[in-house]
Amino acid sequence: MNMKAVNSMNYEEFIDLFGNAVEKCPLIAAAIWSKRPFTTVVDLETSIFEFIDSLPQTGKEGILRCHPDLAGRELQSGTLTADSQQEQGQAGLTSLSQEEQEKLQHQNSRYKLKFGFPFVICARLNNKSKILQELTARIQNQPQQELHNGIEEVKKICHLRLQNIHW
Ligand SMILES: NC(=O)NC1=NC(=O)NC1=O
Repeated sequence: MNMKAVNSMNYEEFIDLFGNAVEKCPLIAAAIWSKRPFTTVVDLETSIFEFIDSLPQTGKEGILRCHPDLAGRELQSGTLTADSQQEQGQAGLTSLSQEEQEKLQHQNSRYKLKFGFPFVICARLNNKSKILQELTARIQNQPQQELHNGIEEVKKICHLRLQNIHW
């Protein structure tokens, strides 16, 4: 990534490029623009992670709530962001059997009912069976544990999205 070019961006250009590094949370890119100049993309990523970690619990829950369900209504209606579409597609979530679809939707609903935010996992590092396995296991956790797990998965998603941005 050409950090000289990134550091010379105005905030509109910066948000255009990094606004979806965390799914549907352009506020984060808008906020960390103030931290420029960044020496490397890892430095930029660290600023994003520090911003996330500094949020109160409600802020972290809010980030999770901005994530579309895996194989959920956005995928069915074709309204996923390009990033999510690619991630969910490569995990095999666009080619589920009727039974797999129903199982995932049922577990997702149970998870959301229990925690008040969606199950979030880095789809690029998983496949459909691992995702269902993780969802079934993690639904047993306590809320604080799942808030932590979800945010850690958001960071993995963000890391891979930043690696994919060629600038
Ligand atoms: N609920 C989710 O985990 N959503 C997602 N994970 C990804 O890696 N991409 C998504 O859209």
